[in-house]
Amino acid sequence: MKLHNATSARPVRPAGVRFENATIGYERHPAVHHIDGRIEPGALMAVVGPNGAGKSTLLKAIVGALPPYGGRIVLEGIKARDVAYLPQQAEIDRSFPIPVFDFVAMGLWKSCGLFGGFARSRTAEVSDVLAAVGLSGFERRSLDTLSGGQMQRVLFARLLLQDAPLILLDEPFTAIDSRTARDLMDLVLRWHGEGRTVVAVLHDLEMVRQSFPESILLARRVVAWGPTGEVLAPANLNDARRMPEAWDEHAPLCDDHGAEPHVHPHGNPPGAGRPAEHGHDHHHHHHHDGHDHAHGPAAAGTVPAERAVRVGARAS
Ligand SMILES: Nc1ncnc2c1ncn2[C@@H]1O[C@H](COP(=O)(O)OP(=O)(O)OP(=O)(O)O)[C@@H](O)[C@H]1O
Repeated sequence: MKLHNATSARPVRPAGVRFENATIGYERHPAVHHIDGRIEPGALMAVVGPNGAGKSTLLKAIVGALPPYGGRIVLEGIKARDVAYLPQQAEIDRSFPIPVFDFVAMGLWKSCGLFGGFARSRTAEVSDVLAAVGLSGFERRSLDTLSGGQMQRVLFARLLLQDAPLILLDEPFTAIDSRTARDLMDLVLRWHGEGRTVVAVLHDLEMVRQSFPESILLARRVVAWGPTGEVLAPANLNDARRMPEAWDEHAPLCDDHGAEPHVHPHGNPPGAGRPAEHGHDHHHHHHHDGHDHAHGPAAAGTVPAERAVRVGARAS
């Protein structure tokens, strides 16, 4: 795939993300809690874990759409507006009858103002990125007439134009045929080669093993964080799939970042693995056996992850 993106000739700003005991959730119910770790500038990072683990939530928090109500998430070297974000397909309204060209050009609004003074050179750029994703000639097509795979290509074209130093992708290859997935993965690798930081939520562990040097394994908390080979070890995957999947309406509010003492449920530093156990993949749920094995001393016994936040004394 050929890419004529004038902007990529410039060096890319190094963009990192640091999590300091960050807890993220909805209406003060924690979805993922006490995240510590750093995404290094230039990292190609996969975020994996069972359904409901908090992967999308993590990305939304990095973009700033969901401020952590405990701890901090620090963008290193960039501002929130320098982050490009591809939401899950289900969250994108494709029914809007807007021409592909206009939709892709919206990726440029930062540099030219929304709908204001769209220079001829930029018009060529839109055509170039459409060509780069294999959609030459689609400029006038209406967004609502595209297939799912074509829509995903259009979204990648828009990301190309955004020229962002940090790119977040939420399940970019789900419901995409293998050829399109390969083409789009090539773009991801190209971004990585240019020094951009790429973080992608993925369910295909084979693809993660093949192409993503680093991973974060989530199960409402960080199970493991570091080199993919270590993170996806069977013991870690087994640990992650024990996550209680049901959203517990009655889980206590996670307000332990204030005056109350708090525990540090995953007392291991980023990259640390788990003790050996058996396990295969992370795609089976409802395996919660009443024990929350992974937590620190305060969470021992039969305390589910959500509650562990509130019980006991500070563990660290
Ligand atoms: N807007 C919301 N309001 C309340 N709870 C939410 C909201 N969005 C997500 N959640 C809950 O937060 C938890 C984490 O959801 P999230 O979408 O981050 O999971 P995920 O790991 O991306 O899952 P999947 O693989 O199914 O996409 C889930 O229990 C989910 O039900």
